[in-house]
Amino acid sequence: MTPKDMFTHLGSIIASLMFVWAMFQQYFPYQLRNYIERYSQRLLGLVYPYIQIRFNEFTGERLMRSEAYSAIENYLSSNTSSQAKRLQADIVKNSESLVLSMDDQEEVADEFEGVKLWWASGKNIIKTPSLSFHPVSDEKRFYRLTFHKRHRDLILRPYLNHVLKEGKAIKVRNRQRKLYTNNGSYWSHVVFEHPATFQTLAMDPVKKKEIIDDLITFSKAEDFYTRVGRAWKRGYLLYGPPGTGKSTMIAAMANLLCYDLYDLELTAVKDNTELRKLLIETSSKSIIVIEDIDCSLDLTGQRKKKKEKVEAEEEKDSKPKVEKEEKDTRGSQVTLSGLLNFIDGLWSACGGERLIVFTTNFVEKLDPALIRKGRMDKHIELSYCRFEAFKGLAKNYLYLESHDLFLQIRKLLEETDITPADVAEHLMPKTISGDATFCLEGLIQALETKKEEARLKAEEERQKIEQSAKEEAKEQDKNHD
Ligand SMILES: Nc1ncnc2c1ncn2[C@@H]1O[C@H](COP(=O)(O)OP(=O)(O)OP(=O)(O)O)[C@@H](O)[C@H]1O
Ligand SMILES: [Mg+2]
Repeated sequence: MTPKDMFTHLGSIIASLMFVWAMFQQYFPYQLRNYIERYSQRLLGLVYPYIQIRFNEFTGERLMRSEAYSAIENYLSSNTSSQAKRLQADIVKNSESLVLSMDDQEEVADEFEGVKLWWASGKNIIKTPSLSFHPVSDEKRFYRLTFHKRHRDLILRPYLNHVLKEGKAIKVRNRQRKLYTNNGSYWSHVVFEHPATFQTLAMDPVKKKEIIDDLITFSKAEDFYTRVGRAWKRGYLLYGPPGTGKSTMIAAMANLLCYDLYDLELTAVKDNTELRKLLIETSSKSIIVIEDIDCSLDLTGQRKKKKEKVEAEEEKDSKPKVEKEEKDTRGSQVTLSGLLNFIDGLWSACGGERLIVFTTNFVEKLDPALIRKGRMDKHIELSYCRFEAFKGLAKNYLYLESHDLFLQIRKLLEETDITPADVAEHLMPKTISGDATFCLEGLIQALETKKEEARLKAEEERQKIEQSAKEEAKEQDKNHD
């Protein structure tokens, strides 16, 4: 029997004596009763050196579920469920994972900075009289924490803070995340279940690690942001050609940090007031995304005519950007200064822990005010697939670490621009057996075709320049004559 058990027994003996005493107390005069009660409590305090704190599941007049109770529940389910012999099981995250927590009337031990303490779960059943045949019973659950009184300072502040913080973090990890989209000035959401992760994202490993470190540092930097007096937010600008993984990276960011996603379609927002309303409604631990910022907002203050812009792009790049045409810019009066106000303004401090991500295919077209440091803290270029990124894709798609054809592919990737999306398409299994060599040969063929196309295009350009130089010389000769 541990000293704590011994004292607990002693405590229950004294409590029983007090109960017997209470039975008879009505026969004693009030003053004497008070006197005896006070001294019996003191006596109990002398022989029972443990402190107990009770955390009820429901608190307040309106009986709201206590935040502390649910944080403790999460903390105990992950930290002590291996000790408890009787467990309760529950399913979270859309039937994906099973969470175990200790059953009623169980006790588990925990340790903090070398100090041992005990958590017990319990419930009181209160029977309420009812007219129906079955009496209505109300279960009031609670957790009771017991620790030695000499550790009072350690447990009351650092330990309980640790439990609450850890419990809330576990809750965030277990919750089902959401993808919000705005329909005018309202958000609607679906369950966010994108499988992209940083492991599956093909890019230079050094650059990838730098981004992951930056995100994790941000998510743990609440104290830093409070100390330096800044709103706890960070802006990312992702830029690069279509199909280089900008949207995929946003999904990977949300999965890494367990954040919700708010995909803000600026062209559907009527004006700055509506934009403010939408942004105030976003919750903390979220990523607010504005895709194709150059298309959503005209930087001179007027809305761009999307179709014209897309046509101009198609001329430049033979690949049509069909999805961009779907956006409708009619009727929106959101301005650049309106947007900047929301990024910098007071709202951005509400709730905290928010990432703001802009994506664009044309970084050079953006107003410098929009992307200056402090607004967009980190600029990330996602570019064409080089060999390091290809290796990531080959490992992911074909389970290949090396292959005889890698050398040839390496050389071609150095000479030819191809997007990771195109490479990934070639690495998709084309036969039931998923023959890797077949996929790699297909990729080589595509790379060679692209290389030849680029050579012909360059040749055409060169001829055009020569032609116009010749014409210019002719013109000059004519003028001289
Ligand atoms: N770096 C990458 N790693 C792994 N897969 C990628 C990568 N880039 C693109 N892909 C694949 O290509 C598809 C298109 O990529 P994604 O939508 O992320 O491109 P994007 O840069 O957002 O393009 P856009 O500018 O047109 O919006 C994705 O579904 C993904 O499977
Ligand atoms: Mg995209």
